[in-house]
Amino acid sequence: MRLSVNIDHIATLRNARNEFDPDPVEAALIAEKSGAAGIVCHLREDRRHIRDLDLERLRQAVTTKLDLEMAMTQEMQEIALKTKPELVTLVPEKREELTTEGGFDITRHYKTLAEFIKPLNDASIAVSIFIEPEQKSIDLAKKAGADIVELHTGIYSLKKTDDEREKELEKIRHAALFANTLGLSVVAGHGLNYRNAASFSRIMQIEEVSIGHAIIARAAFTGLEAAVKEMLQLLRREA
Ligand SMILES: CC(=O)[C@@H](O)[C@H](O)COP(=O)(O)O
Ligand SMILES: NCC(=O)COP(=O)(O)O
Repeated sequence: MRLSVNIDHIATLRNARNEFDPDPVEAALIAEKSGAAGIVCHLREDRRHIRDLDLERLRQAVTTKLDLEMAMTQEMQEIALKTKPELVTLVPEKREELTTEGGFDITRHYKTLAEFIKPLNDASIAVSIFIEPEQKSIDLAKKAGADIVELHTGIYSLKKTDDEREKELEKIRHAALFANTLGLSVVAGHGLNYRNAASFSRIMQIEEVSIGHAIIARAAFTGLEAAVKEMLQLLRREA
C-alpha cells in the first residue's frame, strides 16, 4: 500500500522559532528517498504551518506527487493553478481548530463544487475530496468530477474499544468498496499512527494512506528516514 507523508508539522516546529530549521523541503526529500509515494502539505488560510514560499519550494523539489490540501476558496484555487501540484485535496477548514475535525461538507458546497474543480482538472491537476466514509458524500464527489476520495479516518482513530473500532472500520470498508465501484481511487487519512494504520492495508480498495503527525512525532526520536520506513513496513501487503 502506498504512503504519502504530510510534512506540515516540520513547518510547525520551524515556525516555533520563526527561523529556517527544520526545513519542510528537506523533510520532503528524506521522505521520498525513504519510500514515500507522495508529499502532502496543507496550506491553511492562516498559514499557521506551511507558508506560500514552502509550497513554491516544495513544487520545485518534489518528484513523486505533491498533494496540496486546501480549503475551497478562490485564493487557494489561484494558488493551486499557479503552483500546479499533481493533486489538490479539498478539506474543510476552521480557524479555531487544532487540526481538521471532519470531512468536507459536500452537500453544502455541491452547487459550486463542479465549477471549482473544472479549472483544476483543465490544468491537469487531479482532485481529491476529504470526506466522511458515507455513500451520499462519495456519490456527490463523483458527480462533481473528483478523481479521488480521501476517507476521513479521524473518527476511527479516536475510538476507545476494539468493538467501536471494528464498527467504524467496517463503515470505512463499505465506503471504500462503494467508491471503487464508481471508479474513484480511494485514499484514507487523518489520525493514523503506528498502532492503527496496518488495519487499512487489509482493505484492498484503499490504495494509499496519508499520514503526518504520527510520522513527524516518531521522527523526533528516530529520525525521519527510520520513521517513514517503519510505517511502510507496517503497510506492506503480502503478494
Ligand atoms: C486533511 C487532514 O486530515 C490533514 O491533512 C490535516 O488537514 C492536516 O492539517 P493540520 O496539519 O493543520 O492538522
Ligand atoms: N490527509 C491526512 C494527512 O495529511 C495527515 O493527517 P495526520 O496524520 O496529521 O492526522
